Amino acid sequence: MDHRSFKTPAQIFVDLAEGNPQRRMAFDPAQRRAALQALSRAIHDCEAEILAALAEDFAKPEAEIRLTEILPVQAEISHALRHLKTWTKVRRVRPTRAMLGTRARIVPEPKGTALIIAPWNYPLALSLGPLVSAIAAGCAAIVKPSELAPASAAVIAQIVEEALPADLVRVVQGGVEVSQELLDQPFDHIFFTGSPRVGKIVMAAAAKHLTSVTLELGGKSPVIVGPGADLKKAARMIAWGKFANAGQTCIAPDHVYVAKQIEAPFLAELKAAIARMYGKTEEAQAASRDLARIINPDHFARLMGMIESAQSAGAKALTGATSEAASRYIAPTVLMGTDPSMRVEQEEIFGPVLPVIPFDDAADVVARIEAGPKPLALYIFERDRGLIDRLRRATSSGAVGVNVALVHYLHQNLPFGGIGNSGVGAAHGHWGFEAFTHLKPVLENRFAPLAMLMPPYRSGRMAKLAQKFLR
Ligand SMILES: NC(=O)c1ccc[n+]([C@@H]2O[C@H](COP(=O)([O-])OP(=O)(O)OC[C@H]3O[C@@H](n4cnc5c(N)ncnc54)[C@H](O)[C@@H]3O)[C@@H](O)[C@H]2O)c1
Repeated sequence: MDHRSFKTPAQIFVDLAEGNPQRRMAFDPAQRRAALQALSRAIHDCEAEILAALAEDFAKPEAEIRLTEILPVQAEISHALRHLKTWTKVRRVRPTRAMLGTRARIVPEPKGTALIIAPWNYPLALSLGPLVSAIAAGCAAIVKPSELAPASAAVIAQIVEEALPADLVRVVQGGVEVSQELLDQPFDHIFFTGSPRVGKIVMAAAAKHLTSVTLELGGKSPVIVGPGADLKKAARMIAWGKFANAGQTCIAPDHVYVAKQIEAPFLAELKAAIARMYGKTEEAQAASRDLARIINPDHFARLMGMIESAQSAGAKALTGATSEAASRYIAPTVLMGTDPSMRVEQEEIFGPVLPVIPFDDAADVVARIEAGPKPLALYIFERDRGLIDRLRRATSSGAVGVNVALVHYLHQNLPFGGIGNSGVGAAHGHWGFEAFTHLKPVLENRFAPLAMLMPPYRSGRMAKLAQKFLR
């Protein structure tokens, strides 16, 4: 809970929302710029605290913190600063034929007071990233970081308190109960990042007030390695995408479908890539400072249960499957011989475990992907353009990466979001701005012959007019 005020989440909402009508008028683009610049400075000044907090929460490697937590937020801020003038511009639109004699414009207005609920796995990027969009749009916001990364949540609160006025942004720390109390309030927009299970709870709560939502969810993101893939490059990219953050990434490659004719050389490349990045032996990997730890004992037990149940049903570990409970370490693990009856093929893995599943016919892979919930990302490793395009067209997913994994997240000119079970709406850059913005159409009459639309209708003038315009 916010320790400056000892107020309940509901009271904090009321404070923010009550101050908001005036703020909406006063919070002009110049003030949004100043707020974004202050946020950027505070993140820069708190770098040591950020590194320490994420190391404390799950031993996240420093380089990964810089690349996947600090960089995306700073990049989001500089992108917003560069484009704010264009985004906030009132756009005039031409009258359509039936609207001759009117003047129309689209006015981007802040939705009002927003709620941002974040997960633990990229605690900084997924709370402050959406906050950048909210500020750019001119919204006041409450940020609720995850209770599962408490040191990170405390730093997020510190950064926001240092950088932003309390009547604009508040951080409310706490778990499920705090989250639910916040969800009971009539926010103007809710931006939620987390699991599809909780996404449904959020959407149901939002429905009570008809609050709009952006839902950034998860699920199983498949990889297809086609017969024409550059195996060395594919293996490195997939291993990095999977084992960065110890696999605790919403867009991590969840499992790999590999063309049978190249399965053996691909597995050899995968093993070599893991050895190259994290160490050749089990001991070297356990000592590597480039592997994060599992967030808590429950998730550690869940993942080890997945590995062990798969193994006892006949799956084999090409590498990994070793662990140390005390430090919540799980070695980079590649599983072969899994099947759809196993949990590892059914649930989002969200850990350093990679099933590799051979296929004869790409059509079977497409059928499997299409039979399941729509993934957040689909990765295709292949050089044959025709096959790449066929796979892309035959499947539906939040995003597609071709010969690449993860990094579409860093591209502010691309909308980031899911479809169906993997999410609603989009984040980043202009799309993030629009999530917190109401595009308000304003239509002014100048000399449109609108009296013709009015009764008495019998003269047939209306019908003739309609015919003319619809032609
Ligand atoms: N699409 C994306 O951008 C993205 C990014 C990161 C993570 N994710 C997904 O998030 C999930 C992992 O994160 P997580 O474990 O923190 O998710 P989660 O859904 O358990 O929790 C997310 C947030 O919701 C709150 N919460 C949890 N239960 C709640 C309830 N019953 N009512 C109200 N609020 C509740 C938590 O306090 C937390 O702040 C994975 O499924 C992952 O794929 C998606």
